[in-house]
Amino acid sequence: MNNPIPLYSTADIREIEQLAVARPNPPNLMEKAGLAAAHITKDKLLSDDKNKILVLAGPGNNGGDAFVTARYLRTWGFQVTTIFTGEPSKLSHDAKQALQNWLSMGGELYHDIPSSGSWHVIIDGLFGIGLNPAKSPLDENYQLLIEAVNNMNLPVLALDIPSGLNADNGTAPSTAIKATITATFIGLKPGLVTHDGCEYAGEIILCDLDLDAISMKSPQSWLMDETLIKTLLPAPRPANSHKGAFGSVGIIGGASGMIGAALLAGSGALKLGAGRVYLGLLANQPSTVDPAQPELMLRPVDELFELDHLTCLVVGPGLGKEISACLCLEKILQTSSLPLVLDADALNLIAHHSELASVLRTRHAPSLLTPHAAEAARLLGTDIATVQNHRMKAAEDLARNFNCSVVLKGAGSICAFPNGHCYLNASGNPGLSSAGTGDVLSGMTGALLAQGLTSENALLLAVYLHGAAADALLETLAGPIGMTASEIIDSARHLLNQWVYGHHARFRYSHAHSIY
Ligand SMILES: NC(=O)C1=CN([C@@H]2O[C@H](COP(=O)(O)OP(=O)(O)OC[C@H]3O[C@@H](n4cnc5c(N)ncnc54)[C@H](O)[C@@H]3O)[C@@H](O)[C@H]2O)[C@@H](O)CC1
Ligand SMILES: Nc1ncnc2c1ncn2[C@@H]1O[C@H](COP(=O)(O)OP(=O)(O)O)[C@@H](O)[C@H]1O
Ligand SMILES: [K+]
Repeated sequence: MNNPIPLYSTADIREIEQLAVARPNPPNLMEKAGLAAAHITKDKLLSDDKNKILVLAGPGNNGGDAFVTARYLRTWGFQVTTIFTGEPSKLSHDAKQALQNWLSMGGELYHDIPSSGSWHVIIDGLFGIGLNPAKSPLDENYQLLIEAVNNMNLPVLALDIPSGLNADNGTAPSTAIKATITATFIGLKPGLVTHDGCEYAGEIILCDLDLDAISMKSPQSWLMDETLIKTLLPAPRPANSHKGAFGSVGIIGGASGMIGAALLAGSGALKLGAGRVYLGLLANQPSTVDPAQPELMLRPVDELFELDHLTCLVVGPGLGKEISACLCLEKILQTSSLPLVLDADALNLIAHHSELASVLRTRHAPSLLTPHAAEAARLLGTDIATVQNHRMKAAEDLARNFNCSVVLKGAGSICAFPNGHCYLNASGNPGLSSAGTGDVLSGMTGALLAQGLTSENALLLAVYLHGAAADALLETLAGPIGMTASEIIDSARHLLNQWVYGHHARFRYSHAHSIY
């Protein structure tokens, strides 16, 4: 893979910092952080006629970064007002020095936002990775200060992370600064790109402070971005190809009243390039054709077990929890040697029947689980809040407990694998929060498996592409309000072809003949 961007926990960042300061000529990281933030403020948020800056400095080293930022901006001629919420005597050595430097240049300190002032930009240096808002909640004064900043509707640069947000898990239990840009130091933190972090971080700019973090701490988690994903694409198709080369996906689900879920998964698989797609439907007397997508081959579920050329199975869309669904899933888990994508009620059944979970753990072929937070909570025997407050851990636990590849869906979906590696998805938007988009994802994953991608790569590509397809729809305002699962499918097909062929798929296969 092509240098994916690593993610570091708070503990990792502290370890890297310790290694850096233990060097013979230790770098002044606070100075570098403040300088980087001042440059970003000047270059991206200020202009000649916008020169008034409000800097918020908190009680710890994040506040120290803020004093350094304030000092540089003032040196460069900007008008800087600084609020300090801490106590000078409790500051670390570096932060004390930064405060002293600010005061020495004539900088003033306020305890509250002056009511008479007006500003063009705000720098948020209240809290960084030292705040764990779940364990140590922000008091009312801080909450009011943060709300006041958010209500000013000004561009905000957050130092390291938006204050109030947990850097490890992206939760903001009370409130957090809504940043326009987050200048994050040393390494990217998972909390910026999952759960509530997606709401608060704004544009993220990584400032490495001249440290080569990867050489100091080997990462276990990475960001899924377009650069990484483009290394996973299927190869362009040979001109002399046939449908057998692109696999056959079997989709099992579609109990009475839920056939649409299986149809959506089927269309997702078909339009992401599977050679053939069969639907094994649990409904009594199921329809034999979908007039809107006649390419799909609809069968009663038992007939699917007789096919010997399937490449993979997607089990769950509209499966239901009836005994027939349970028996069907049991048979698949016990007898099938195909890669399996398990979604929706397949996951709920596994959560409720420990014998199904036991068989799943011992499968030799790859199994991919695609739970949302509620399904993940059932699988882990916990509640939704616990999953959401520890999304990385929940995804990792699922991968390890069930010996499966897992995507924990939601804002900033997390893909986790049994080897402990974890990937956080950067694509997607709330347009995806509508019925059927999960079914589409399971079908898309099946299509990529059928075309020969490894289970890890199929899951990563499907998850990123699914989100990117939704993002592309925003460009024509086909969302986020009212975006539909079917539209995701067409948008994903367009993007996948664009990524594999550029804009020139037609030329690759055009057969112009000339006679000279
Ligand atoms: N780790 C590093 O290598 C570097 C850290 N730097 C900065 O330092 C930050 C971490 O500094 P700290 O560890 O001092 O932590 P923070 O400055 O993020 O916050 C900790 C401070 O907040 C107080 N606090 C915690 N919870 C509180 C609550 N609920 N209500 C009120 N006060 C509360 C603590 O008593 C402490 O004073 C980073 O986010 C970054 O901005 C930078 O200077 C660059 C280098
Ligand atoms: N706010 C959001 N941001 C990004 N992705 C989202 C958001 N809301 C939902 N999604 C994505 O949409 C899909 C919803 O799946 P799921 O909840 O299983 O839907 P359904 O059961 O209706 O098919 C998942 O891929 C999830 O990651
Ligand atoms: K901050």
